[in-house]
Amino acid sequence: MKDDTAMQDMPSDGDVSIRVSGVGKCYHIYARPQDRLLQFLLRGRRQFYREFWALKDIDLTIRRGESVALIGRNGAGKSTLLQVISGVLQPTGGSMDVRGRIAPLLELGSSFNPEFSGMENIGLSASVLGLSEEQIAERREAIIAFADIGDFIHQPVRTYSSGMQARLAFAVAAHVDAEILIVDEILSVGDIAFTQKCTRFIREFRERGTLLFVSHDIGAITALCDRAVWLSGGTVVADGVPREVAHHYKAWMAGPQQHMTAQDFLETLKTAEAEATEVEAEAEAEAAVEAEVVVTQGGPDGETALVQTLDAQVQTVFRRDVLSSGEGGAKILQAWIEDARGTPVSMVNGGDLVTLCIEAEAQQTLDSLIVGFGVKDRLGQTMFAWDTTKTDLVIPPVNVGDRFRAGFRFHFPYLLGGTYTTNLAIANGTSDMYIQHHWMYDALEFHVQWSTVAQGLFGIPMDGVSLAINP
Ligand SMILES: Nc1ncnc2c1ncn2[C@@H]1O[C@H](COP(=O)(O)OP(=O)(O)OP(=O)(O)O)[C@@H](O)[C@H]1O
Repeated sequence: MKDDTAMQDMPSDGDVSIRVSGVGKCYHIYARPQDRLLQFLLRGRRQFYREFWALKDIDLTIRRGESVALIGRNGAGKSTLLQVISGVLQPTGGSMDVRGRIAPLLELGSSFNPEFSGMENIGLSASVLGLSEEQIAERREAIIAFADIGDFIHQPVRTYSSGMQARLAFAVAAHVDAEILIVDEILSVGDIAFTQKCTRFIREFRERGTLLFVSHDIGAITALCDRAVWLSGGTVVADGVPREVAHHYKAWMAGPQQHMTAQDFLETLKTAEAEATEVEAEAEAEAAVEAEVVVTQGGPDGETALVQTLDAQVQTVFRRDVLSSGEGGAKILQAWIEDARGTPVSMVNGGDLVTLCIEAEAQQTLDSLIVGFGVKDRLGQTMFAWDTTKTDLVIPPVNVGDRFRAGFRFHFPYLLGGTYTTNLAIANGTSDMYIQHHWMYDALEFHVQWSTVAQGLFGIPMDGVSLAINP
């Protein structure tokens, strides 16, 4: 994974925004507070600490204008790397080359003096980030308006909620003409109005600057970034297209695979994917031969021809060779969307009554089967998702070799016209605790043909519009 497209063609020197070479960060961990003192007093004649490497030999080159997400579980080293790049932390080894003015939005409050008011902190922070006195004076009102925290702007920052601190920090960062914006999870602390304001700013910023972004929100990562870097145990384990890296990361996090290191998991996954592609190719070749036999036997009568056309449509939208993961207790065989008459379709319209069908085979006994799906737009944002735990359906246990078909019948929402993909999942357990047995990423693709949606992500099932003049 490390040799992914994003890594293959190294940018020329002029294109580089951030270059991190062989960077490591070692912390000294003292078992008891007095050990720190002993270490100081004995000046290295004996070691009272153990070393902990939060970052190990990190190489990372980010181009000017790239938007890069850092993902990884708690403690993976994401914040440490951002702090090193921002110059807040000194690395233990390696070198860094950062070109351009950085606006770092790191740990909350770290850039503010808690005893000073918001207003005073605006001046301090903006000046640390490189603005002159005149520029600060010119932009102060805009910063206050962006932060939008009312009279609190005159109160000491120690009285602020975490959301208020985030608002103020973001407001300053948005007004310092940064060329590199570094954002560490700040979007998760604000309310929805703030998050939307920041997201709007980040989207605009992406057009002109370099973005380095840490978030546990995979939706935000796929929507805002064009590259994702997965850190685990202080090293880079994957670097590439956000939805692929995020998928592998989620597969590792979701299952019992967490006992494996991320590196071992990725190796195993890559081998399994290669084998699956071979097996699927063989199966498809066999299916093609069988289909030919049907054509010769059935002859060119209308009914056979219709069935073939529909099969062809279904096959074009269900992809077997997609990324998949899981414990292997079930295998998804086919998925399709039917119209109200039970006819498979590859195009849907907002408001249509449709059934999304998933057919699978149990490869071990599953006593609490769950079948689910999630529909995503072309940016990888989940539009809607559902699974069998969200109904009163009582599902009996399935045994090895049982085939089962789940049908989710619903009025299709009003979405923008275009292509949508669907993740499919078979699990065993409850909605809170389950084991994924087969999870296929973007396996079902279909088109929304007609849409009344002119603005926004989705439309509404408008029941009627009235207008009265001088009522
Ligand atoms: N000052 C410190 N002294 C000792 N260990 C530290 C220190 N700061 C961080 N660490 C350790 O370094 C590792 C990396 O921490 P870091 O905060 O970079 O992780 P992270 O990926 O940002 O995690 P999270 O998602 O929880 O924010 C963790 O194991 C953490 O305990």
